[in-house]
Order: sequence, then structure tokens, then C-alpha cells
Amino acid sequence: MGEKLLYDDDEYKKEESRISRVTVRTSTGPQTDRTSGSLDHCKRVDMRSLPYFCRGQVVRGFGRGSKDLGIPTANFPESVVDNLPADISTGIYYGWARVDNGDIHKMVMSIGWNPYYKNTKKSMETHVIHKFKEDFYGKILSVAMVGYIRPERGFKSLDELIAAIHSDIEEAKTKLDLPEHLKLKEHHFFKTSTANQILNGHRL
Ligand SMILES: Cc1cc2nc3c(=O)[nH]c(=O)nc-3n(C[C@H](O)[C@H](O)[C@H](O)COP(=O)(O)O)c2cc1C
Ligand SMILES: Nc1ncnc2c1ncn2[C@@H]1O[C@H](COP(=O)(O)OP(=O)(O)O)[C@@H](O)[C@H]1O
Repeated sequence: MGEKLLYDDDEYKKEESRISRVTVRTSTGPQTDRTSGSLDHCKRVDMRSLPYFCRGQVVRGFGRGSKDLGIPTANFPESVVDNLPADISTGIYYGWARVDNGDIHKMVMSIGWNPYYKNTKKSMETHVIHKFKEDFYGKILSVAMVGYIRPERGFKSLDELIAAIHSDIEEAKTKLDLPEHLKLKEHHFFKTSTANQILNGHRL
């Protein structure tokens, strides 16, 4: 299951044209890496490409999120990852998330190969900033990615990775309180039933 964007009406068309404008500018020159403060040849994400909306069923990952990091991350299936537009860069994003038709919560998401763990498969992993009573494998996760935080990085220790994720969570919490981000909680995307699904733009 790999649903991208689901709308029924004109909103859908408007949003679809915006999605097709998604761009990531890759700079060839040196620029400041916001997380380390060092000069680095890194991808600069054009914020105008966001928000990006997607939806899919939560599948099992390597089980490290809760065990190693104390930060559970819900994984999207391959079909969702493989259908990301090429111009959505890997890296760490923040936004809004909803499990099935539940409440909308703040979230942070990592897209890429988890350089610390040297994964061979690209993944999209969402930490929902909320304490759930139980796991939600198999449920439908809807996310609106609204802002970019930083590129993925390798770390010398697990503690450094954990500290970086906690700092991402704090940044997400603050940024998502901005009016332009708060209004996305009311977006039509979150009002559509998860039962009404479109797979990569085609109604199922
Ligand atoms: C906000 C956030 C930032 C992350 N940043 C990195 C990173 O910079 N480098 C990295 O290797 N993994 C990063 N990760 C991914 C974690 O390593 C990953 O979620 C963890 O390995 C759990 O994977 P699992 O769900 O497959 O068990 C990040 C995850 C989140 C939620
Ligand atoms: N706040 C949360 N954010 C994300 N997932 C959560 C949260 N609370 C519970 N979970 C559950 O934990 C799972 C992720 O745990 P994790 O240890 O990272 O395992 P996995 O590698 O299988 O994804 C999610 O799929 C979800 O069912």
C-alpha cells in the first residue's frame, strides 16, 4: 500500500500542481551546514517544495528505534518510499502526523539510509511526538511534511545520534507553532477518510 495524496475535489488539483512543482536545489558551492555550523557541500532544500503529503500502512523496521534510541519510529512500506518524488531530498523533516483517523500530532521524520547504521535500503521513519498507549503496526499513517531540518549524518556514538534527534524534536515543536504551519493541521488532506485512498495519484 503506498498512497500519496488523496483529495476528491478542486483542492486535489490545486495541491497536485503544487506537488509537481516540488524542487530541491543542489548547490555545487560550499554552504553552511546548519547542524554542525561547518562549511559543507550539502543539498539545500527549497522550502517552497513543501508541504508534501503522503499516506501508507505502518510496517516493521529493524526494531532499533525503541530499543537502541528510546525513540520509536514508524516505518512506511517500500511502495511509499519508492514513490517519493526524486526531488524530495533525503534528510530530517518536521510536520504533522495522524494514525488512522485519530488526532493530529507534531512529528519528525528521517528519510534516507540512516548513515549511523549504514542501512542498504532507503527508509521513511516517522517519530510522532505523542505518547501512544500501544504500537500501531498495520494502521494508516498520514503525514504532512512541512519543513526541513538537516541532512542525515553519521555519528561517532549512539548518544550523539540520540542527542541530535532530541534536538530535532525540540526544533520541530517550536517551528510547528508558527501560524503558517499550524494552519496545515486544518488541511483538507487530514479531513479525508483514510479509507478513501489514492495510490500515486490514481484512485484505487
Ligand atoms: C528525527 C530523526 C532524525 C534522525 N537522524 C538520523 C541521522 O542523522 N543519522 C542516522 O543514521 N539516523 C537518523 N535517524 C534514523 C534512526 O537511526 C532510525 O530511526 C533508527 O535507526 C530506528 O530505525 P528502525 O525504525 O528501522 O528500527 C533519525 C531518526 C529521526 C526520527
Ligand atoms: N510516538 C511514536 N512514534 C512512532 N511510532 C510509535 C510511537 N509510539 C509507538 N510507536 C510504535 O512503535 C513502532 C516503532 O518502533 P521501533 O522500535 O522503531 O520499531 P520498528 O523498527 O519496527 O519501526 C511504530 O511502528 C509504532 O507501532
